[in-house]
Amino acid sequence: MMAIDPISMLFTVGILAMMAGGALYAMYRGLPSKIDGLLPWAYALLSGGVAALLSWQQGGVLNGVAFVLTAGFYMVALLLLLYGFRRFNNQPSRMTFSVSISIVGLACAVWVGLFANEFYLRMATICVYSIMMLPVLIQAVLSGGDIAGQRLARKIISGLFAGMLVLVVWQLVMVCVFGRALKGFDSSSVSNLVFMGGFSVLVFGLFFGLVLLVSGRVRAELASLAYTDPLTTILNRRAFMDEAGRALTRERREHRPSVLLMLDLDHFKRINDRYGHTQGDCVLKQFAERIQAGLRGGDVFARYGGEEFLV
Ligand SMILES: Nc1nc2c(ncn2[C@@H]2O[C@H](COP(=O)(O)OP(=O)(O)OP(=O)(O)O)[C@@H](O)[C@H]2O)c(=O)[nH]1
Repeated sequence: MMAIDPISMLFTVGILAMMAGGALYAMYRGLPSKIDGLLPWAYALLSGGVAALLSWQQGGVLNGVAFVLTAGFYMVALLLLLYGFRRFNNQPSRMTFSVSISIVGLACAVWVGLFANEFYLRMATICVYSIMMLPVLIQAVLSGGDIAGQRLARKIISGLFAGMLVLVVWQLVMVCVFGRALKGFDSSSVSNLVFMGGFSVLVFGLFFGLVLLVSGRVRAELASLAYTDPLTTILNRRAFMDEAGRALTRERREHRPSVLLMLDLDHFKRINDRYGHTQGDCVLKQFAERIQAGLRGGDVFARYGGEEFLV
């Protein structure tokens, strides 16, 4: 039977994370509306990749300085992921709690790395830190709201973080039970294999989930660009025509007549000529707001073009 070695998995995780980070960076550069959060996520995956490759290069049993560096890159990766979700969700990016536990976590990593030459203590430091950070990440993923087109992605990502939480809790239990007997990522240990395998799935799944999330946002932005009038933010002519088509079909089916109202601002040209186009724009915006405020829920209101509106 072919043996799967956890150390080779570390290599796979590292390369996967670096490639995923590069792909997210390319997406960020290529998107016309640079989506908030995409850049921190790209750096997060690159940072996580560096952490995994560093521990692979050291054979999984890191020396003191390498451990501190690995822990640092790993912590930066989780912080950047969190920061990315806050930005993507348009939430305040204050992260006092997460930054505080990361500073304490890094201080512990420095102490354990430089003064305690024990594998199980290093593993415990990473596990405890992850156990504190992962619920914060899950909360950030789910707090983005139940927006259509993003639900599945949010479920996938939070499910993956929850799975990772289970893995680190399990690993911490192993560390507590076996303690000093643990000397590294032993390839014969099923627990280590599950742990590393879980991380590989997580990196791949996380990338997939983030791409889904971003494409949901891009789709929504494109639809809004295609169907919204940029000045008044009400529907544009194209959106109105689509709506009118649907209303006519409904009308024929239900034998209930619809009413079409065309509104034109008389002598609007004079406003532009006398007060300038900027003031003319304000009049159009005010007009749209006032009409909108007086409409019923099911009414469709759109700018037909220039100073002509349709209800
Ligand atoms: N400020 C501003 N002006 C616009 C915009 N779109 C169209 N206009 C102006 O609206 C004016 C429309 O002119 P007309 O079609 O002659 O309309 P009017 O002056 O209201 O004349 P009547 O409709 O015949 O009463 C033109 O001066 C356009 O430049 C816009 O987005 N902003």
